[in-house]
Amino acid sequence: MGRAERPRTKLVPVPATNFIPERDVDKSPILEARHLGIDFGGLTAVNEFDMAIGRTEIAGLIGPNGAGKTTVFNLLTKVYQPTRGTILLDGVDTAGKTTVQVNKMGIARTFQNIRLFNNLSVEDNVKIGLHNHIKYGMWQGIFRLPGYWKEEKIAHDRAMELLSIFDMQDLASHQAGSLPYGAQRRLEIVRALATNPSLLLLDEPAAGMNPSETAELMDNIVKIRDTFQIAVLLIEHDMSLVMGICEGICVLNFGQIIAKGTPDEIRNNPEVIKAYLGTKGEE
Ligand SMILES: Nc1ncnc2c1ncn2[C@@H]1O[C@H](COP(=O)(O)OP(=O)(O)OP(=O)(O)O)[C@@H](O)[C@H]1O
Repeated sequence: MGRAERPRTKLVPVPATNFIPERDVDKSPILEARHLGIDFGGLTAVNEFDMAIGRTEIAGLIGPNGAGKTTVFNLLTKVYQPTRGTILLDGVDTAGKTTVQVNKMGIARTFQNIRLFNNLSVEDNVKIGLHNHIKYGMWQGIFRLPGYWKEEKIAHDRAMELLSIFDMQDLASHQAGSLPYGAQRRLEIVRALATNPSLLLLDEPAAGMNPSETAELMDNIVKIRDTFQIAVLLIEHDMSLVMGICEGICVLNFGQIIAKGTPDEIRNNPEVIKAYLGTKGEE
């Protein structure tokens, strides 16, 4: 379907500006998506997606099931190449880049369905995230030359430091697949952080967590942002988490942005209530 013919969702007036927090306004955004869109055959899954994220912002992407949220993550991380539009990461156009390349450029993500190496230890899962930064060569690795041991020690120390964010150092030698569900979700975040991102994408980080685990997760997301001075964009259906820690929220419905705003603005937006919050409520 051509662009002019595409049925358009009636848009409520949304502020033209994005919601860069006060402390980030004098710096360029870490991410800018402009007119981003993707079609799957005849289906326009995402259209005219515009968003800017401040360098230390915690931003939320919400919307009903099938609204296009995960597709946006897949576009940002180049699982899909966009049909239209531009993505700038720290001002650099990511057109034509691969998932691995955009990860090296600074985007890391977790998945809706946990994707760990279940048979490897917790520590090794984190080290996989670190591998971009390990500098020993193939021969040093094969013959266990001094350079290998030095880099291994650095990787071990860094893995333990990252695990300590979630107080998981004591689990380092456990098999990842044997961890309780909540701990596996936390490990995924640690592994994403190990790639040294400037923007962390979290796809439903609180899914399957009980209220006390979710409350702890909220504290930890804020702690991660404060410690690493990075931006976080999260998809979440748990409104207590979204409204509790997100500074800017973007609402998608049928692939289109229907509102952007602060938690208060989103909570009180009639279009959002009709499309989403009215049915989901303040969970
Ligand atoms: N690879 C694909 N091929 C065809 N259609 C797709 C593909 N990926 C996503 N879609 C479609 O795009 C739309 C948006 O899906 P998406 O998974 O992004 O929604 P979502 O907002 O993340 O939903 P949920 O909250 O249920 O996870 C859906 O209609 C989905 O079926």
